[in-house]
Amino acid sequence: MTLELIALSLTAPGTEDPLFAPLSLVVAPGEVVCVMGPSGIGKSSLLAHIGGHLSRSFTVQGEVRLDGQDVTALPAEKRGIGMLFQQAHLFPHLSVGDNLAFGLSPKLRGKSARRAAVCEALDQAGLSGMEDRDPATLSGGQRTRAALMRTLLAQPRAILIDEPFAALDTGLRAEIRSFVLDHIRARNIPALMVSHDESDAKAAARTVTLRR
Ligand SMILES: Nc1ncnc2c1ncn2[C@@H]1O[C@H](COP(=O)(O)OP(=O)(O)OP(=O)(O)O)[C@@H](O)[C@H]1O
Repeated sequence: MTLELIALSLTAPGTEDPLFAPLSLVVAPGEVVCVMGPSGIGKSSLLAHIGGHLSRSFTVQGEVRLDGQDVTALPAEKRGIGMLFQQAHLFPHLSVGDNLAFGLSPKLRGKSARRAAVCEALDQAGLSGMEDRDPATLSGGQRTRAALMRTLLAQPRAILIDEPFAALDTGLRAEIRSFVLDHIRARNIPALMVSHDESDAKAAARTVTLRR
């Protein structure tokens, strides 16, 4: 799987100039590219556009391709792009296990097969036996690992990461970051990771900096 951006630029509503100079980038399978740049340059808007969630009031130029297919016209749910955000966005009304099951492809049928997939993912995340827990009772690191597993269970074609480690303290941050990046690399998924943190940039394969 390859994620490709071709001369991509975004212009915010009510403004004339694009947020950043046109961006062209090929993210190889299993490669994690860090996206940096000053506040307000458009990093979150870039991820929102790639994921298919950007407000339609933005003006967009250029293409987003997944494995050579232009996905710009596809709705978010048909793109197969996974997201991992700082708030870790586990649904508060679902148990940890049901949160992970939510990520599972509908193609995986049968209650026991789905339960087995969830248990295996919890195991890999070091969360065995926690399927009935309320997400609010997990630590920050546990929540991030659970959110990653939910994202991976959906078998995404690419993953977009927006500051998911920012709330973790330094030691834990490195540990959780390695956990997340190792899983993404092992599955050959291309990923873009927005961060302000130099240690995140060092952990990535390379960094692109958005400029005006
Ligand atoms: N829905 C929207 N409508 C209008 N303008 C928007 C909208 N969303 C973002 N913007 C503007 O687009 C610009 C880029 O915002 P964005 O959040 O993408 O920047 P960023 O690089 O992620 O910033 P930060 O590092 O502070 O998170 C900002 O000027 C912002 O005000």
